[in-house]
Amino acid sequence: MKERIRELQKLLTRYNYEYHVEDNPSIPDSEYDKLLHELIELEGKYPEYKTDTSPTVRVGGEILSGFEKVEHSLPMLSLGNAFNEEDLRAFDQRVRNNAGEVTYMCELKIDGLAVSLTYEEGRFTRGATRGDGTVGENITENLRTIHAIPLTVDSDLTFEVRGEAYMPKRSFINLNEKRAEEGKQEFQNPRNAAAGSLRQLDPKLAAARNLSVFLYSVTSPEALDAESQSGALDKLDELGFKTNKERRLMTSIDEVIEYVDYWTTHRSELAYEIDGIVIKVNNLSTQEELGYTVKSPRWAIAYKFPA
Ligand SMILES: COc1nc2nc(N)nc(N)c2nc1C
Repeated sequence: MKERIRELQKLLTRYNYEYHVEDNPSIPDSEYDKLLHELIELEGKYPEYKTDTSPTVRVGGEILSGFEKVEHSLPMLSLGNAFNEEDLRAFDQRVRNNAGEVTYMCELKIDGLAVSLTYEEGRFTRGATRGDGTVGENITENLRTIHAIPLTVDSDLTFEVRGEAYMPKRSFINLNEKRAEEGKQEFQNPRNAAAGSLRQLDPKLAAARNLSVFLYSVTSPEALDAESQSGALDKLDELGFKTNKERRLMTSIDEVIEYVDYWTTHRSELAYEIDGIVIKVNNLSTQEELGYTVKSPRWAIAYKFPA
């Protein structure tokens, strides 16, 4: 019986990755649900074989009485903003005055909730909100229910990844339709819906909200021996994390402005909401050279779309 449980745990973990990270399932949902219910039943009968990395934890565990405060290993920074082409050119000028010619990594700025995920010897052990940047809330149980977050990764390293949890537009529309039917107040936008979902004390409610995540940084890139932001993101892909595929490397601010203009007009085609574009110096040692102001990196800027 233990073999069957282990086999189901492995199978469902792979199917989950194919569906929620690769967006390319190899089996129909009905087959996935059948296997999941078999595993829930077997783990119920043989609890000694249920682990906290089993695919069944995605359905949510017991209700919490509150969220404990947790201190971030490194502060979760905020980004300086740019609102127009002039701001972007000024950012580029400052960077090149200090670091010479650079390559930029451009990434979509997902309109969700910043989260930090800690992996110890390859297991997801803690998840937290950004909070005030230094202290956040421990929302591990709710984050476990997000299928795009791997519960284990193929690495015995200990590291922390950061990204944005969000609610896809489709899930947002369905949720508000349901709330309207139930006479409940609808959410203003997917960001509020995602934030409200992750602040639920009952993980079963969070599990029902179809949240997802895009990861965009690892606190110790050297742990993954990455030398650039693009290298770090490729490493995250290899480890089974979900990253955003619209990222592009640019060698000039003119290209960056083109990319910003493109998404200003095409963001409605995306399955999720974005509120801007993040531009980062790609090379990690150049990032260190440029350093930080009191609260933001000098090597990155967030272009915000006009409201
Ligand atoms: C390096 O720091 C950051 N990088 C980011 N990257 C993307 N794509 N989106 C963000 N919201 C973001 N936020 C921060 C603080």
